[in-house]
Amino acid sequence: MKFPGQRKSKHYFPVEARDPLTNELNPVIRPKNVHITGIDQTLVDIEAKVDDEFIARHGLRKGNSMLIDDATAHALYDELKSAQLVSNEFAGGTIGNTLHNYSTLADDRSVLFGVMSRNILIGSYAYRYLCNTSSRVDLDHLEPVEGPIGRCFTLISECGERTFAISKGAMDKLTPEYIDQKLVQRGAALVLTAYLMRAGGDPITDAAMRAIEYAKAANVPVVLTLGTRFLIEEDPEYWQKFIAEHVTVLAMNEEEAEALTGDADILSACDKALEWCDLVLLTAGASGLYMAGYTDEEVKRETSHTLLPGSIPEFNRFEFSRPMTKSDCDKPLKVFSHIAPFMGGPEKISNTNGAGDGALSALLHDMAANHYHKINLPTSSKHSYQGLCYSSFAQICKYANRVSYEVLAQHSPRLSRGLPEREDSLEEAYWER
Ligand SMILES: Nc1ncnc2c1ncn2[C@@H]1O[C@H](COP(=O)(O)OP(=O)(O)O)[C@@H](O)[C@H]1O
Ligand SMILES: Nc1nc2c(ncn2[C@@H]2O[C@H](COP(=O)(O)O)[C@@H](O)[C@H]2O)c(=O)[nH]1
Repeated sequence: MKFPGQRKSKHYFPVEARDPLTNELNPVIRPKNVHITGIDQTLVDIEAKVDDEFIARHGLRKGNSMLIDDATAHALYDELKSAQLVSNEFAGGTIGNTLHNYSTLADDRSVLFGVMSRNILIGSYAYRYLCNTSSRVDLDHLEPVEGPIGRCFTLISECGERTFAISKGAMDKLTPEYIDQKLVQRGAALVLTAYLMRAGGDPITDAAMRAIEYAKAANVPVVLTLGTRFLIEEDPEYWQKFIAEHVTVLAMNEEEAEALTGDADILSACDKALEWCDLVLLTAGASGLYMAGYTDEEVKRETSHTLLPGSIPEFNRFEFSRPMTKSDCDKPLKVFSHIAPFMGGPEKISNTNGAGDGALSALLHDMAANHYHKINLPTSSKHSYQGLCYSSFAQICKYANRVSYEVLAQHSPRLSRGLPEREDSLEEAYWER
């Protein structure tokens, strides 16, 4: 487990590099490992730049992620190939991307539950998926299926907007029997996407519900990312109830937040969402990102940054606090934090695909680092209260933002490497440019 960001070394991270004086008193420890688990529809992104007429002609809705039938998929693929419009083909899937990026950042294990074609030909999409996934992502628990994995036609309009057309293949065929209870319950978090709930009777929805049941029984945080506003606005009440019943951490962008809460103001949307879950990560494109959550009155910490205006005045006052679940607080206090894009965003944005997933993987890294530290150094003062994360709201915002920047600056939604080793201070990197 790599350290998720720079910190004074008071709490000794990595845990095996402790104070040389007390090392004499304590036996050498072999750190216990941690992992996170996630469920996804295994699919490959087929990326192409198209005009709006193309999107309309194939019956798609700009900005949405829609399921398409085989005939539409054939027509789409043939036209993209014959006009040589396909620019890239990458392993995709919102949770596949998130786990890959988590494992790349943390240099540690994540476990993906999903399906994989039983027979794989070299060069096929299944083959490509496996080749483009970090070796730190444990794929041993994928369920073998007959037929191909999914394809996600990622159509990029001139304005940069992305439209996803999903040809399902066998991506939704994951059965609950393939969810390993021990792995879920020993994990630092279980990560899911709202897309898993639109499988139209295929078993992946039940598999997700089984995993949620296991996670909740063992107090493992359930992390949900919303995917697309179109899915949420079909039935916001369903999602509000779903989140209230099952979700600890909610990740969404500003459009999904509005669809969920009916509130276009980001801070009030976060405030509402905190009635249903414990922690919110909200990415807002060029406006940067927000976090909102709870801390206990007893352990709140005031920021040294400028206090920010908004619909909740001076909303970032306690952003130096560490996130906690509401039920772990004696006197819960709502905390909000915001950060503008790292260095104003890259000079050239190659592709916005996966920028939100990137931010979520940074948050997951921080949560897993907390779990890792806790199981290895339970008596550390860090764990005198139950934190959900290792770092403060402000620090996680900084880290998540930095990771999104890295995704924006490259072509694929999946990081090809971790953050630069020497960049131990995010601020230094910021000012050096
Ligand atoms: N145009 C942009 N300029 C600068 N930073 C951006 C831009 N678009 C996205 N980002 C960064 O990437 C993060 C995630 O992007 P966003 O587009 O909100 O995610 P999503 O893919 O979930 O819609 C933002 O919080 C911000 O840090
Ligand atoms: N599991 C699914 N993933 C999907 C679906 N539609 C799109 N996607 C993936 O989302 C990412 C882009 O994420 P974003 O945070 O930038 O919006 C991309 O790689 C797609 O593969 C879906 O129905 N299911």
